[in-house]
Amino acid sequence: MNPLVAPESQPRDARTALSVNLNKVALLRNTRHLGIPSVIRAAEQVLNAGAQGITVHPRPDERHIRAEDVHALAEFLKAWPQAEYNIEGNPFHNLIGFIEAVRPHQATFVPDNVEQFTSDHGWNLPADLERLVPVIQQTKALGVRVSLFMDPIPEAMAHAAQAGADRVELYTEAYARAFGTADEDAVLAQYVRAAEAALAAGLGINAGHDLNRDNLTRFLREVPGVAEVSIGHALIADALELGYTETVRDYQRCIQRAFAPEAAAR
Ligand SMILES: CC(=O)[C@@H](O)[C@H](O)COP(=O)(O)O
Ligand SMILES: NCC(=O)COP(=O)(O)O
Repeated sequence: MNPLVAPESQPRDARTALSVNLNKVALLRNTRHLGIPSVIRAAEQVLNAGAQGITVHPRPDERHIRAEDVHALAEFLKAWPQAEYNIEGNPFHNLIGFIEAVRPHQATFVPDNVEQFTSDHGWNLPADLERLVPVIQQTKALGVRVSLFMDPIPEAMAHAAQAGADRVELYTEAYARAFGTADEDAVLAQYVRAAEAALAAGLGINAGHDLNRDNLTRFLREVPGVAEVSIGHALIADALELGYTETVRDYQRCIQRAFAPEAAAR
């Protein structure tokens, strides 16, 4: 699947794109002044291994991805025209400056506060609708697709479409926490309902947060129409053990298994 193709034109059973979030590579690098591990080298390796895109979340405190990384990745990705560049952040803090300067394929708007430990909630719609409309219009006018980070609330999806978003990113921590517990089926059903509502509203669907090699396949098998998953923390942790190449291939097998069980069994 080409992640640059508009989600609405993708068939429901199209393979989900894997965007690798490199925040945690930068986090480790930032503990010394040696430039290792290299975010660019990581991007090169995960793309060579078959990832379809790169995600970064340049937080205002630069705890991991720094402004210079956002620009260096944009330069590097010019040599990878099929790869999608996804930049996450709060459009009312520092995100829009990056979007204007870099014009990635996708901007994911996340309602984090400045010192947030990690993302832990989606936009509150319709309450946030009015203030989101101008920044969505501004971003789309730059030719950048807009995705809104959302809790799996079916009723909110029509409001995301009304705000002008192209996609929603379903915030998957609740599913990841429930995975392997008695709550798994019920929580997953909530994501299915949210995805159905998003599709009915004409939105594309992304998903992310705490997805991993254990929970990914079932999520993609059950939740309809997921165009892209962005995965960082668990994938980079796996890569410390397996290396980037084997790790990305394994995540791709998890995705493949969701769509073609017999092929992934080989
Ligand atoms: C938007 C989102 O889902 C986050 O997962 C985020 O990109 C992770 O941020 P940290 O790496 O700073 O925890
Ligand atoms: N948008 C989610 C993301 O980019 C990565 O989240 P995580 O895998 O680091 O939890």
